[in-house]
Amino acid sequence: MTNYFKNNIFWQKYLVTRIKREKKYGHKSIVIWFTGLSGSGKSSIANYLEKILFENDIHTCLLDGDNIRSGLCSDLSFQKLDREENIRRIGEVSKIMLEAGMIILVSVISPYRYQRNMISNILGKKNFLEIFVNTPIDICKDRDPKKLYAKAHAGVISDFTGINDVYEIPERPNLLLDGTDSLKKNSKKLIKILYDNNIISFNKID
Ligand SMILES: Nc1ncnc2c1ncn2[C@@H]1O[C@H](COP(=O)(O)OS(=O)(=O)O)[C@@H](OP(=O)(O)O)[C@H]1O
Ligand SMILES: Nc1ncnc2c1ncn2[C@@H]1O[C@H](COP(=O)(O)OP(=O)(O)O)[C@@H](O)[C@H]1O
Repeated sequence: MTNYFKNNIFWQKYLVTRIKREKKYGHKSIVIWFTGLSGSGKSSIANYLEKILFENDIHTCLLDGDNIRSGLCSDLSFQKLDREENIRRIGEVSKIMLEAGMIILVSVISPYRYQRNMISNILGKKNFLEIFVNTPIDICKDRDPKKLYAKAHAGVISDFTGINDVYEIPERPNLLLDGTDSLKKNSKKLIKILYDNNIISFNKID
């Protein structure tokens, strides 16, 4: 708040509030933040879950690292401080979408614990579910759909997460998913956690 006043900027209240939107949409808003190695299955799970939510009339938006880095964050590298800025921007966009009453699915490596804590601070702990997609790196390397692990091993890519850059495992995620389980099994767990947190009112998928 102090920063706003320091820069002569004043927060403007909106007439259409998050609470009004949630009431109209029939569900709460929240950010579901998928973290994990490249190739762990973040995008696949997020996409599968979003389709289920969408088909059940939930207002959703999916922010995927590759896509965000093609536009909003195309100026950023994979060095630590640029990853921080990437995460900060995605956090701020998510915060805007929370006010728009949506369920936001974010699929980004977000390898640093302090950066994930920053998200929790931007959004507020109760607005954020940290989902750790836990897949052994050897399986990620075998999958390697974009041939990025091969490039990192060949020395073509530097700062590659898990090879020549860190991935700090979440200590207390809201949910740990086994990234080798089926998309359906993992989505069921996610639907359950949304239901248990009173975000959505259904707890079944076909
Ligand atoms: N050096 C390096 N390290 C990790 N990933 C790399 C790198 N270079 C390119 N890519 C591709 O970028 C995707 C990860 O972007 P993110 O925005 O999710 O990364 S981060 O959260 O800022 O760490 C990542 O997507 P996923 O494979 O879906 O995780 C890669 O496609
Ligand atoms: N549960 C799974 N079982 C087998 N393969 C999977 C599974 N989840 C994802 N994959 C495959 O692994 C690769 C990486 O998945 P992706 O969702 O793109 O991971 P990430 O977004 O974490 O980089 C893709 O080729 C995808 O089809």
